[in-house]
Parts: sequence; structure tokens; C-alpha cells
Amino acid sequence: MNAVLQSTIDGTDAPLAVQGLTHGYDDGPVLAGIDLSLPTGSVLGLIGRNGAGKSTLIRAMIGLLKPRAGKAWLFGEPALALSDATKARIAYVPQQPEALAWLSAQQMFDYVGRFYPTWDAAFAKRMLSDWDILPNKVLGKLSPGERQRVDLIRALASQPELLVLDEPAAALDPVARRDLLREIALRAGEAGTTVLFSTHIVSDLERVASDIAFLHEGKLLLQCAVDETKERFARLWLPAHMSAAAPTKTLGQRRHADGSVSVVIERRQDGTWPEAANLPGARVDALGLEDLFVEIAG
Ligand SMILES: Nc1ncnc2c1ncn2[C@@H]1O[C@H](COP(=O)(O)OP(=O)(O)OP(=O)(O)O)[C@@H](O)[C@H]1O
Repeated sequence: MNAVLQSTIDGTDAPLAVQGLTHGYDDGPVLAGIDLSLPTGSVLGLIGRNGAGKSTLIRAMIGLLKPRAGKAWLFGEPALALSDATKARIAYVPQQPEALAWLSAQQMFDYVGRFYPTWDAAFAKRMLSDWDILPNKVLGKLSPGERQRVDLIRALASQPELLVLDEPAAALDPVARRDLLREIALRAGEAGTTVLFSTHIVSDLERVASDIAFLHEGKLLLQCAVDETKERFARLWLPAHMSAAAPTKTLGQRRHADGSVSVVIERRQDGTWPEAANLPGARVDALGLEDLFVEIAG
């Protein structure tokens, strides 16, 4: 499903919405006024370089961190004051799960399952077996990849309406990663689960995300449907003697050693490229998602 991301909040009971989210740490700002709303059933891939603030944004979005300014809502409730009923509709998997490390996977599932009316014990059991996790081994003794798998199973078994995953594939091998992506696509397609996941793996975005949000220097630079990006953005190359004609308001610009420039261009409302693209000697190249990411953040 291609959902349209809204950049304004309309008092919605959307699964997830944030407005003006601003945060930083002692050594500087990280988020500079983020607005985002995630419609039901959308799968949003949040991408950005190391340290861009993806985990900070995710934690602020779901109320695990109090932002310096701005607000976050989950299903219409303030993220910092969620009711138990709303908490039960949400599952979050952090980048490095550490909670309840003294329990085994089975003990952890027995414990957390009680908090979810929708807990699917049969799914949890099957996934543990499919992913070769010993149900009685203490979580603290699992490898990082095994630990991440257990937490993903925990999140999926609760059958959440909103699934939030912080770099879910980081420690997974390719087989588990493929299984996870298939499960996400299935949940979104069949149960209408809304999913937000951060990643560095562009191919994962292409396989499963309906929408992409690109976090760079504290701002969401680009929010659009994944299918749209190829059509909407391109790279314009201008030789050195034409470099002055390069558009200045652009998502990314690079000057090469020979004086030529490349800029990321975006189609205008009427579907045409900016004028510079039509100049004799100019070249317009299609951009894949990965190229677009590198052009903007590189
Ligand atoms: N608790 C903290 N105290 C101080 N600085 C922090 C804290 N958490 C994060 N930061 C800093 O905030 C910035 C954003 O970190 P964050 O973990 O949100 O980025 P990220 O995009 O998730 O990174 P990565 O892709 O490497 O996981 C980084 O510069 C990081 O050093």
C-alpha cells in the first residue's frame, strides 16, 4: 500500500503522529522540529546516516524520551501519557534489546504475554523453533542476533497494530532478515499493521516499505512513497562552464574536481524538471534509492 505521509498534524488518531519534535544532547541538537504522521497500514522506512538521530526520533515518537519541544501522539493519545490499552496496541524492538536478560525466551514470553490480550503463543513457539532459538536458554547468554530474533518474535507475537523496529535487521543473518521482511509485509498487507522501521539497508526499504523518510541534519529531508522516488528525483550534471546555472535550492549538490557539478533535482508541480535540466550540455540521470541517499547525505 502506498500511503501518503502528511507533513501536518490534523488532530488525528493516526497510529503515530509527531509535531515540531525537537531534541538534542549536551554536544548539540539532533532533531530540529520533525513533523510526521503515519496513516494506518503504511510501512515507513526511516533512513539516515550513523548518528543522524533515528533512534532518538523513534524513542521520542513512542514516549520513551521526553523531547525538548514538540509533541508525539500514538493512536491519538500523548506519547508521554499512554493508557495501558494503547500500550497493548504497540510493540517496539530497540536496536540492542537488553531487558529481562535473566529470563529464558520462554519465560519472557510467558511473562509479557499476559499483558497482551492478542498474544499469539503458538506463533511465538513456532518462530523460536524456525529461528533455532533454545526456549530455555537465558537471554543474557544469547548472541546479539539471537537476542534480536527473540525480541522480534516477542513484538510480532503480541500482534500489535503499530510495530516500531529500530534497525531490526542489524544483527540478523540474511535468512532471518528475509523471514522478517516477509512477516512485516504480511502483517501490513493482511492485518493492516502500521510499521515504522529504521535501517541502513536500502534494499530492505525497497522490498517492504511503502514510504520513506530520510533524516539528515536534524530534519526529515524527504518523505514520499518509495515507488515515487525514481520518478520524482534525478541527478542533474552540468559541465564546469555551466555550473552557475545549477539550481541552488536542492537536496544535494556536489562539485567535482573538473569544476562540473551534480545536483539532485525534483520534478515541479507540473511534472517538468527545473529549467537547467533542459540546457544543451546538461545531463539528467535516473537515481535509484541508494544513489539518492548517497547524493543527499554523501
Ligand atoms: N544518551 C545520549 N547522550 C548523549 N548523546 C547521545 C545520546 N544518545 C544519542 N546521542 C547522540 O545523538 C546523536 C544521534 O544518535 P542516535 O542514536 O539517535 O542516531 P542513529 O541515527 O540512530 O545512529 P545509528 O544509525 O548509528 O544507530 C549521535 O551523535 C549520538 O552520539
